[in-house]
Amino acid sequence: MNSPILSVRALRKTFTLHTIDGRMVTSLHGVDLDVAEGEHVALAGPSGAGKSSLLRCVHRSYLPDGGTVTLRTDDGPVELTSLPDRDMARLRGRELGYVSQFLSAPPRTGPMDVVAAAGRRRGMSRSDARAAAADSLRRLALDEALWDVDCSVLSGGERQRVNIAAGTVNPPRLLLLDEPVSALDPANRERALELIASLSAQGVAVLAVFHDLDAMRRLASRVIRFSEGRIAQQGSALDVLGAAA
Ligand SMILES: Nc1ncnc2c1ncn2[C@@H]1O[C@H](COP(=O)(O)OP(=O)(O)OP(=O)(O)O)[C@@H](O)[C@H]1O
Repeated sequence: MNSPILSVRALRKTFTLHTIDGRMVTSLHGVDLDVAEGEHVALAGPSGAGKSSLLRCVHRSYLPDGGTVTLRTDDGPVELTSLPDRDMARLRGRELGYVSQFLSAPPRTGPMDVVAAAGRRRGMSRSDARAAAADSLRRLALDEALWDVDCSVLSGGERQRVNIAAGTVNPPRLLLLDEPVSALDPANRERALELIASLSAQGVAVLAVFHDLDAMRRLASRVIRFSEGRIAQQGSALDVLGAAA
C-alpha cells in the first residue's frame, strides 16, 4: 500500500447511557485500519456493529476514548484525537469531508450557495467555486430551477444530491460517506455512484458505509466487515461479500 492517508490505531469508543442507570455501550473495541490515497474502503456489517461510530470518530464528531487517528496532510501527519478544535475545523474544511444521509444547510440557503461555500472552504476562488458547483449540480441532474431555492423545501433525494455535490466539489484528501445515496431513485443513484467512483482517479481516499451491496461491489477496492465493534474480516468485495445478489 502507498503511504496511508489515514491510519487508525487501537481506536476505542464507549458511550455511557445516563438514562439507563449509566449502562455502558462499547461501539469500537480497539480498531486498526489504514486507507491509502485513491483507495475506496467500504465498511460492512450488521446494524449496531460500529460502522458509523468509526466514521464519526475519524471526523471527530465523536471523541474517541482511546487510540489514535492520524491524517497525512500537506503539513505532515496530524493526530486528530488530540487536535485543538480550531485546527480540527480548519482540517474539516480543506482535508477531511463527511457526507451523511442528511443535508445540514444554513437557513434560507440554496443548493448553489451550499455547494459553492464547500468549494470556497477548500480553497477555491468565488468564481471557480460557483463554476465547480454548477458542474457538480448538473452532473447530479439537480434541476437548475432549484439551484437558488431554500434547501428546506427540497425533497429528500434532492437534498442528498446537494450533500453529495458539496462533499465532492474540489474534493478533500479523505472523504467519509455515511449512507449518502439512501434516498435516491435508480437513475440519480447511478449518477451519484459514478461521481463517487471518479474520486479514486483524483487520489481521494474514501471510507464509506453503504447498506447497498451493489454499491460496495462497484466502488470498493477493499471491504472491511465489522462485527460488535471489531474488524471481523477484510478483503476484496468478492471475498467479503460473496458473489450472490
Ligand atoms: N450517540 C450514541 N449514544 C449511545 N450509543 C450510541 C451512540 N452512537 C452509537 N451508539 C451505539 O453504538 C453501537 C454502534 O452504533 P453505530 O451507529 O456505530 O452502528 P452501525 O454499524 O453504524 O449501525 P447502522 O448500520 O444501524 O447504522 C450501537 O449499539 C449504538 O446503539
